[in-house]
Amino acid sequence: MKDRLEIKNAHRIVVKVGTSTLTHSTGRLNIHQIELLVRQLSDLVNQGKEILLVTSGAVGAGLDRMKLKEKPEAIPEKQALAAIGQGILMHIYEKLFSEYGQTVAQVLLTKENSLHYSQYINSRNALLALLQMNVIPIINENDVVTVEQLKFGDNDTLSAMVASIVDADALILLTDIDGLYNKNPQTCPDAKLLERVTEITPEIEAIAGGAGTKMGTGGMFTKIQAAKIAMSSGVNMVIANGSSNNILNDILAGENYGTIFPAREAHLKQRKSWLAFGKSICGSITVDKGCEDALVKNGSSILAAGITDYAGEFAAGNTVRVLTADDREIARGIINYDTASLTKILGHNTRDFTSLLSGKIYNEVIHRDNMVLMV
Ligand SMILES: Nc1ncnc2c1ncn2[C@@H]1O[C@H](COP(=O)(O)OP(=O)(O)O)[C@@H](O)[C@H]1O
Ligand SMILES: N[C@@H](CCC(=O)OP(=O)(O)O)C(=O)O
Repeated sequence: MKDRLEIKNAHRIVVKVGTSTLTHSTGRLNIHQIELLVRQLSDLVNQGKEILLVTSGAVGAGLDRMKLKEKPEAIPEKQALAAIGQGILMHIYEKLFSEYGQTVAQVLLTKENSLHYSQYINSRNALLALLQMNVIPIINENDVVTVEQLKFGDNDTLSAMVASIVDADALILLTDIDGLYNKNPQTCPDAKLLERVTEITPEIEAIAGGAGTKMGTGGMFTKIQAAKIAMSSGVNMVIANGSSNNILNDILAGENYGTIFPAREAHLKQRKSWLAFGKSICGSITVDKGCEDALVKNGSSILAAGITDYAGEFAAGNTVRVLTADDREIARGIINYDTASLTKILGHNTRDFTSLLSGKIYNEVIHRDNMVLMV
């Protein structure tokens, strides 16, 4: 398969490891598993690969230190445990990676960092500078400062955003199960492993259930959301079992482990031109105040109802500027409709689209994943 071969040639790789892999069922840290991960990652760096590690486990390590049996429900308490655990986690990584001669750096990110262009470009520059210095960035969500609205909510989508930010060649999500099954294996013992998922359909979303253990967050559902981001950012993604001995080497040898979600080629080109900024801006759309607020404050997608005007001649997939009524540029993004279609749906509610348009229908005129804020 072409995508497995691409993974074999991957140079810049984001590996995400979940709490379910880093902790035992007792809730305590699984030192053996962490050592296994560090050894594999160090060896990949020695092979000349660029590695970024997105790690969960701060809350788990905090629970362990505080001798608590279960994750608390309240967000502030979880944040407190993450603050206690993050240092412990980094201490373990620092110790183990240094035994293999690797230097690591702690990077704490939030969703806001990819939403605003200045923060996005700063995160990208810092991560690329670390790779340039042969340092392994160890990334986690900045649990203590995240406000609910700005939260990634989980490290699966965070890792996909990171893969997109650094233009990674592959994203590997290590978890406690062999990949995505056609049914939730917690409830269906006859569930079968899916080797390849080329499109995230509603059916695929429906089979992805929640976390399997008390320690995990999000389960397969958030991994599927991560796949959406990775695929449309031109990144091949694999979900695999982190407890298999040589799993990273096996996947990067092009072998058929886990579930692969192949990158979408066309989207890669779009994303690259978007990332290049300013090189291929084909026009602009003007949005009303409600749409502007939703965009800037909540990071929402742009719906036709909030668009008042447009300028220029563009095709679906082109990059356009997003302007306010007084001509301020607040964002840039990849538009889902050409000018002819946009004329028909301008100011309309999404539910009117079927009567106004023929061909493929998108609810969003510009999806939030394909947009950067310029303010
Ligand atoms: N369709 C599915 N295929 C595979 N696993 C599933 C599925 N639906 C739900 N799961 C659950 O998702 C769990 C992995 O997610 P999670 O517990 O959040 O792990 P992590 O801590 O690695 O992010 C699995 O252990 C499994 O119980
Ligand atoms: N930032 C949190 C991780 C949240 C999370 O996504 O956990 P998981 O589902 O185990 O990957 C922590 O370090 O505990």
